[in-house]
Amino acid sequence: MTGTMTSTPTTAAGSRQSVVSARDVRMSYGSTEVLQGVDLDIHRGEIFALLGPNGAGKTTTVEILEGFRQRSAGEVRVLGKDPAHADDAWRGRIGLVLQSWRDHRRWQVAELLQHFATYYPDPRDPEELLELVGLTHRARHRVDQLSGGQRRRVDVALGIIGRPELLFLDEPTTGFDPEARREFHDLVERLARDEGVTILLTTHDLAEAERLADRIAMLVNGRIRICGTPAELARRAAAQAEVRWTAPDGAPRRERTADPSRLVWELHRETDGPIADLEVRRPTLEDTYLHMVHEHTAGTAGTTDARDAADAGTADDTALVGAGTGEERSA
Ligand SMILES: Nc1ncnc2c1ncn2[C@@H]1O[C@H](COP(=O)(O)OP(=O)(O)OP(=O)(O)O)[C@@H](O)[C@H]1O
Repeated sequence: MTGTMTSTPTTAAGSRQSVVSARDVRMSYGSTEVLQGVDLDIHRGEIFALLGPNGAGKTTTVEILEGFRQRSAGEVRVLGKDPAHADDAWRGRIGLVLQSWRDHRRWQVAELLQHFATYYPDPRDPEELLELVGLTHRARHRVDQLSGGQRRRVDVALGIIGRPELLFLDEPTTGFDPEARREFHDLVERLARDEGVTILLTTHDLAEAERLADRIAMLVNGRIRICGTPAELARRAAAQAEVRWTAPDGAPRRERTADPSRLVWELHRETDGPIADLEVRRPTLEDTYLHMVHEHTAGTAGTTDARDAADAGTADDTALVGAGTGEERSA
């Protein structure tokens, strides 16, 4: 998703509007500090993906932002209010698609949407919504007669029925087949691009994050370790590019290098002709993710902060660490 950054509404001062702002957020369950100082800034119209391994603290973070969980410490503003003290009017401005908390099995799909529409001042038309999430042909079915993926579409429909300004999507495409996933991604992009909805997505699907997100933050062991555009994060990987080719004697060869163009140039000179089966594989988002997880779960957990993580990389990398605004990150 690249188009939204340029079309993001701006304030009179010209800076991007902050929809979510979190500073040094901490959360303890008993004596265990699950969040150890989370900083986040998400702007209007942005699709922001929060990645991290199981138990990293993603759901805890999102629940604090949604106002469902009281933080132990730190500052949070979501749509201009502290979620811990937010009212119904504020709740009407956010939409939730949670991991699976809805239990509307006995409702007919269309009736369920009509019922939920009454909760909001300016709801979407339920029939248009059914069309939007691809459930028109299931409108008269009961929710417990739907497949898992179709039920998830109902969750999505309920999440956006109130025309939220901010939409939380917690692993939204779990159980979707590839076509449904593609349709859902198109829908999310339209919501952000055409309606300026700000979207916070948690997912374990790196391809989904890469496809959808304007920016991605990686939460590992209770802290944001890195934040940036998918391309920036891929470049941040400690992994080097891998060059593969077939040698003149027919043997497959591979070599890792920080300078693949130089290696290819040298190969070309050596072979004095075309290099057979030449492939250059750049570091991917997955490389960065696995590197981050490994770095912060292999004995250094809880002792290395985001700034240290930056210091471990190049000077350029420093600008990517911390989930603050671009302005702050490059400051
Ligand atoms: N209510 C709770 N009481 C005690 N510990 C909890 C509670 N909720 C979560 N935890 C612990 O906090 C840590 C972070 O959990 P959280 O659900 O936020 O992680 P997550 O990143 O969303 O994981 P997943 O990817 O598996 O959904 C885990 O170690 C979990 O066991």
